[in-house]
Order: sequence, then structure tokens, then C-alpha cells
Amino acid sequence: NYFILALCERIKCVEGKPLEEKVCIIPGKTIFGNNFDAVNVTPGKLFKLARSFTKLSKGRSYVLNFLIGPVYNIINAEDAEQLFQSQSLTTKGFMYDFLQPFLGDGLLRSSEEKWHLRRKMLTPAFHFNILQTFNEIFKEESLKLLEKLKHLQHEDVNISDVIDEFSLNNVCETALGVKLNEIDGATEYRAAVHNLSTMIVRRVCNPLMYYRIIFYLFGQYSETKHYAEIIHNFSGKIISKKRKKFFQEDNGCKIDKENSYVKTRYAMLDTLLHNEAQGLIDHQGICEEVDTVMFEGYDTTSTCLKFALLNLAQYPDIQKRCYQEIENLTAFENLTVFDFNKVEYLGCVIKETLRMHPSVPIIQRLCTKETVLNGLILPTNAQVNIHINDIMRDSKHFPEPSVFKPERFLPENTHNMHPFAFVPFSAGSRNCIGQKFAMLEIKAALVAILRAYRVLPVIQTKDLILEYGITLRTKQKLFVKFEPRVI
Ligand code: HEM
Repeated sequence: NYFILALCERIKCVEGKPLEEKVCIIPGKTIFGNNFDAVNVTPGKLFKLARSFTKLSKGRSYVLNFLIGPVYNIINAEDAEQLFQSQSLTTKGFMYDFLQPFLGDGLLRSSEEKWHLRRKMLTPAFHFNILQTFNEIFKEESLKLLEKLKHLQHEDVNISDVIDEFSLNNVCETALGVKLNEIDGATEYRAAVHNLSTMIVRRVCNPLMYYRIIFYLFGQYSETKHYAEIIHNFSGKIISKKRKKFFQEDNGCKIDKENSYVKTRYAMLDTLLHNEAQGLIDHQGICEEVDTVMFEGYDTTSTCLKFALLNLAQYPDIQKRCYQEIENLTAFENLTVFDFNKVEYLGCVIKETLRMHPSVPIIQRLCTKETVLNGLILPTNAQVNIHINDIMRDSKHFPEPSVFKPERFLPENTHNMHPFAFVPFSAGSRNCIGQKFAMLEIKAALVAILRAYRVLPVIQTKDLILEYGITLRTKQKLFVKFEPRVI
């Protein structure tokens, strides 16, 4: 039953056939299974290692054997289908434990009853009517972004410097209902999120640090605690302040009977305070959800926006077509969610960006009991890695997968697309709650930028060295130039 020297329980085939007939088993570098394959690799090497496994397996999903349990790695849409449709394989894998000091048991990490309750609670905060009020925030922040770019025209701009702030401002104002620059400690907050992410990735790269006791004794436990405290103090302070205001102004009246219609500007925190008033969530629960939404909504969106700008700079013809699509739209301040939804080709550019450079390249599930999946028997504690990155680069579904072709996503070309071939936001019950939010925010920023500037390349996308982070990262800094349009 055991893959002996890896000290790992085996995955078996339902029909009792040899496992190799169903999946590829990646041989380890040592006789101890794959236990020592990734010791002390860098995030960049880890990304490369995963791609080398994909190459070795020739498009078949594959198995790795570790001391903590076997890992079934899904790399194609056909194998992902059952998992995404499963109602039982919804518990997150061990990597998400590293986020616990930071996010607690918020929506991303929680499971079963707690997840159901919280997902139901937060869903109205992403309703179309609420997105319309968020649209006003996205437009304001996009105009502020243009103001910043005015001082950076014709220069090589490190886009992280402007885009990260844009994205964090948006999520802070939509989640908490306050402008980031009006709050003390915003700079420290941003730095703490960044440092914590870096430390989590370092932990992922060192399997010894997966064991809590080793991490406490020899890892960066105290630094993790320190940065987590900065983050919690920041959001906790705002939550307490908003709670006072919420009850003074009787904001509970903002939501009508259907729990969806809002007349005034609204924040996700209002939804949570409304539920607190009904005894459905407590202060700690609110903090968990606010931290989760801030974290999930910040880095993911800014990563996509940065890659989209790089792609637009790289392909001037595609950029020109996007510009032609938006140049005659009404004044930016008046654009509605409906207007943004009609901007079809730019939407295809964002989707193609997410296909080639998904902000979240890998997600993970845990088998809490023996589980049958794709004809395999996965033992308790087996992990399932879903390589979103590989699924969306499968030439069966995306011919010439390394070529940037937004046309793939035009409606006439998507009729026969496999339902799980394009999954940047995951799929099934644990899909991304913020996907419409993200698409709208990214579109607003790109429409504002493209109407004012031509984006020019400084670096080549083909030269980028990709790295695993909590979100996709690059070894290099990302630069483009912004040249004002002469109209
Ligand atoms: C381009 C932008 C984004 C991408 C690519 C993205 C991708 C994803 C993915 C792949 C998951 C599944 C994670 C897993 O199964 O472990 C997820 C979950 C989640 N996302 Fe996003 N996301 C984006 C933007 C956002 C935004 C803007 C928000 C909120 C404002 C958000 C909030 C969440 C939350 C709360 C979850 C957990 C949902 C649950 O488990 O019920 N995301 N996202």
C-alpha cells in the first residue's frame, strides 16, 4: 500500500490496474520518492520544475510522492472537470495553512458549514447593483492613476509602482468604504502584505518548514507574526470606526428586502456589519473576511493588469484595435457597467492575458477522506494540485498556446470551448467570488489609460522569467512607456 521509501501511501486505480496506465508517475531525484526534489529551490526554479514535470508527463496528469502524502497533479481540462464539479473535494490543501496567521479562516480558507454560511453572506456584496456603485470608485481611481502617469510620460515606468497602489486603493475603498490615503499606516500595510507574501513563498519552497514545529523553532515565525499584526491592526481599526458610524447612521436601512438594492455608495464591510447586527458573524469573523477580500482582491487584479499592459505594449496592432473600439465612447466619467461590458475586444485581451499568465497559477485541494477521482483512489490526506497554468496552455484547446491571440475569446470562437479549459478564476462552487469585480476594475483602468496614452514596450514578454508567488511573479521588474496620444 505504501510507496515504501517515500513513506507515502499509494494512489491506486479503481480497476486495480497498474497506476502507470492512468497517470504519469514522476520519478524522484533520489530513492526517497519526490521528497527531496524541491529542497531549497527558488520560486523561479520551482515554476520551472513544475513545467519540466508537465513536459515529462506529455500532457497526462501526474503523481508525486511526498512524506506528507501523495500529490495528484491535474494539468488538463478533462481531468479537472470532475474535481470542479465535486461537492466533496472542496477543502483547501496544506499550502493554504501558511495563510492562516494572515487571513484566519476567511472565505478562501474555510470549508464546509462555515464556508457555506460566509459565501452566502458575502454573495450580495458582489451583486450587479453593488458593482455599479463600485464602478464609480474604479473610475475615480483610474483618473487618479492618469494624473500620476502625467508625471511619468516618456519615461521607463516600473508599472508595479503605479498599478499596485491603484489596485489596493480600489479594494480598500470597496471592501472597507474608506480611501487608503486617508488612513494612517497605509504604507506600512502595503509593505506588510508584500513581506508576508514573500515569506510564505519562501516557506513553500522549503518542505521542512511545512511542519509547524520546525517553522516555529527555525523558520520566520516571529516575523510572520509581526507583519500579520500590522495587517490586523490596520483593518481592525477601520472596522471598529466604521461599526460606530454604521450604527449611528442606521446604515442597515441601505439594503432593501431582497438584500440587493442600494441607493448610496456601499462597502462590503456594510454587508458584514448588517449580518453582525443579526448575530450571524462576530468581530473576529468580520476581520477574517475583510482581510481575505483585501488580499484576494489586491495582488490578483494588479498582476493581471500589469501583464495586460505588457501585452498591449508588445502587440501594437492589438493595442490599436482596442483603441479603435473605445475612442468614440462617451466621456470616461459617464461610462456605466453596461458600457464597459460592451467593450468586447479589450475583454478578449484581458482573457488572453489571464490564459497565458494566470494571476493564480495553481490551486490545491485536500482529500479529507478516501476519495475516488478520475478512476483513481486517493487516500486520506492526499493533495490535489490543479495547475491552472498548464490547463490553459493545452494545445488541444488552445492551438499555438504560446501565441497571444485575443481573437480566441470572440463569441464566434468560443462556442465549442471545453467548459473547464479556461479557468483563471477556478470553477465550480469554490470559484472566485470577485471575478466580475476584477474584470470591471481592469477594464476601467485600461480604457482610461488607452484613451490617454499609447503604451510602448521596454522589455519583451518572451524574456520574462516566471516565478511562483502567492500570485504569479516575474524575476524582472516590469517596465513600459506611456506616450500621450495626440488627438
Ligand atoms: C484577476 C483577478 C482575480 C483572479 C485571477 C482570481 C482568481 C481566483 C481563484 C483562482 C480563486 C480560487 C482559489 C482556490 O480555489 O484556492 C479565487 C478565489 C477567491 N477570490 Fe479571486 N481572483 C481575482 C480577483 C478577486 C477579487 C477582485 C476579489 C475580491 C474583491 C476576489 C476574492 C476572492 C475570494 C474571496 C475567493 C475565495 C472564494 C471561495 O472560496 O468561496 N478575487 N480567486
